[in-house]
Amino acid sequence: MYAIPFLDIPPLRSAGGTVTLPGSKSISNRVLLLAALSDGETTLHDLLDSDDTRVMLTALQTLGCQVTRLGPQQVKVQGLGGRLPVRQAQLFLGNAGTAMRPLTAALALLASTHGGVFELSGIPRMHERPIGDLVDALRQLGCPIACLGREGYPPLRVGHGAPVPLQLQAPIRVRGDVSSQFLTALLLALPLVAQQDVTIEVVGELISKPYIEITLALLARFGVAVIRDGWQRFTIPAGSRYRSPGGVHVEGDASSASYFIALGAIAPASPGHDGITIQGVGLASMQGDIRFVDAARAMGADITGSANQLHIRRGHWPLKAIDLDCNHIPDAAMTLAVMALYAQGTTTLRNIASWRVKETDRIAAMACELRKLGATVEEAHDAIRITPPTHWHAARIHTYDDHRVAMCFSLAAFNPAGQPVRIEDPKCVAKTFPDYFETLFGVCQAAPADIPVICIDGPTASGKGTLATAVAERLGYHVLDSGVLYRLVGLAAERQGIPTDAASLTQPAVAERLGQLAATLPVRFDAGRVWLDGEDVSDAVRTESAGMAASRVSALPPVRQALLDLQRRFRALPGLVADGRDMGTVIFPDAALKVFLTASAEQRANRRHKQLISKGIPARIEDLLADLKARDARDMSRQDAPLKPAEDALPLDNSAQSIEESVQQVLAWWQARRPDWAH
Ligand SMILES: Nc1ncnc2c1ncn2[C@@H]1O[C@H](COP(=O)(O)OP(=O)(O)OP(=O)(O)O)[C@@H](O)[C@H]1O
Ligand SMILES: Nc1ccn([C@@H]2O[C@H](COP(=O)(O)O)[C@@H](O)[C@H]2O)c(=O)n1
Repeated sequence: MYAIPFLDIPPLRSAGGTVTLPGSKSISNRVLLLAALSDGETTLHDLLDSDDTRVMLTALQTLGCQVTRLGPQQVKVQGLGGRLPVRQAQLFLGNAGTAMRPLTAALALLASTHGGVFELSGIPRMHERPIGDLVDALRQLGCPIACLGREGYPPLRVGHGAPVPLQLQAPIRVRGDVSSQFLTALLLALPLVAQQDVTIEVVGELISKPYIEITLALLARFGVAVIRDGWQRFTIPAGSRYRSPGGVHVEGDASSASYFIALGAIAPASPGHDGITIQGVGLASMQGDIRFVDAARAMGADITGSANQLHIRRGHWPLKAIDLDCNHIPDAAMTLAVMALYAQGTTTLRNIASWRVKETDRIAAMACELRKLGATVEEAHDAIRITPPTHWHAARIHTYDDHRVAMCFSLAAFNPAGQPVRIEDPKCVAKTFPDYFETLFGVCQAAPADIPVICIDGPTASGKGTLATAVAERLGYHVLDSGVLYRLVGLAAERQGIPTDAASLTQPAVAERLGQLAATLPVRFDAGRVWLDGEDVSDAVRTESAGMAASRVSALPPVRQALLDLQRRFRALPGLVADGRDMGTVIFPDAALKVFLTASAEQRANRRHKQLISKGIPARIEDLLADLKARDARDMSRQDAPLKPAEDALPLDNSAQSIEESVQQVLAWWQARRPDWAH
């Protein structure tokens, strides 16, 4: 996940490959609650691991439910059988509507029947999201509920300690035209008290009906068969009781699929690929957002699929504008708004009033951000009209702590003007799809020249590696420590008995062997460690003797030639910070920013000394000073790719600077070279 203030997505050109989706948020949080309320033990497979499911899991554990994590996407839940071992708890539910609503209903009923008092709260935005219709319905039943802030909004206190009688004879009336989650919450909770038939009557036109279908299907999996009369009356039969089905597999998230369906519809196929394949969700999905497929087809996407898989190719291009009632796909419809940027004509998305009370006011948010890209947007209280830009702008997309805003606007990076897109607060995708951007970059291609590279060259111990790592971390970029590759060649030579002393290296045969060795280096970089032929050599390559050997072998043209392509392959989305001696002069001559980092030899020897001593490696400053001067001299005087500043490099002497000061300087230079995001 990109836990950084912003993520710059370079212009994207094509896409192709397979993505496996994380589990559905709606299904995950429903089955977690159902498993907790059931008799027996349930193993949940392919569960979504995200902010929203984490708050649900934590809440269930706080309530005394035993949850065992079997893997990142697999948990075993020991059902409570409709009883609560804990009678008093404070639950923090973040911004997870799928946790807040059903837990409110379930705890209100359990506190009323068994006694207890529970407080449910969330982040400030959760306290702006209405829950009054559910509170009213539960109060009709006799449940004590207090709104602790504004009436009709969380935080809430349910129960007041002692049991209270529930009035279950009359139908329970609940509004269905603001959020279907209120009806879902009642449907999930009422089987806990169904000693008699319990009926719910929906007031007003029920929105988002597909989500109710998910709820009913999952209730059936857990042994409760609700009797439905159209979309107005739902009866939970007397004697209903949750029973664990043993195991449940969670489908991939159909709303998350929408970004990759749109990607397949927008992006030309990458060479060697035939569109995008999505695994984990297919045409037989129980999730309503699977009907996004119909909407995307209407816009021109070529989509085929099976029960558990979808395949998308670019079909009609440009996309076709549509006029669509999106009531049945409220979440995925946001993706249509971004697809509309690539359509011929004006797209209208109607019946989306529920957008106003989601993670943010999504109609206002989408309108504002689409306009930044150059689109013409008209807003109504329950609709949005989008006309594509005639001139695209590089835009800084504000994401409103709304995962869907962040995800759908990433697709704007395919704009024909080749403008980059900045996504602010990219970590907000953690709500449903923590690895969204990594997954996106895994199937997208950019022109190599469009993938930004920052080069940091300079003499040994000037702080290149430290600076490169810190800058890359702030920008979410990859890092190439090119010195490690030469160190690995020296180490591999030693392991294979190839001499690397100065005299041997003058022999053409030795130089050739070392070149071959470099070309076939069995190296693997994994989670910050370096592996050579299956051995973790992360510490061995950092010794001073490995540095000296590297300096000697790096002067050989066959070695340098052999490592050329390997280094260039590090240029990957979303960008790269490369440190070494010839990054700016030879490897990435087109880099957008080149820095030549220096510090006095004494200062560098001092830093290296401190570095070694702190690792418990004995060293003498005089020896280090002599070694680094020898290394500098050799690196600067060799014929092939000598150490020198590129003509367009910016000099940075950090002798008197702290690490953070150098980082800030480089970031400032970088920002100055970025587009004007002001639109
Ligand atoms: N601006 C700075 N001020 C103080 N210490 C620094 C500064 N920059 C780096 N250092 C320290 O200097 C030491 C050497 O830095 P680093 O390993 O990044 O250098 P390098 O140029 O990558 O070296 P090499 O080329 O040998 O790999 C580290 O301990 C690092 O923390
Ligand atoms: N681009 C590069 C990087 C390094 N070298 C040589 O490798 C030696 C070790 O590098 P470190 O940065 O890890 O210290 C270095 O002294 C150079 O001789 C290189 O030639 N080109």
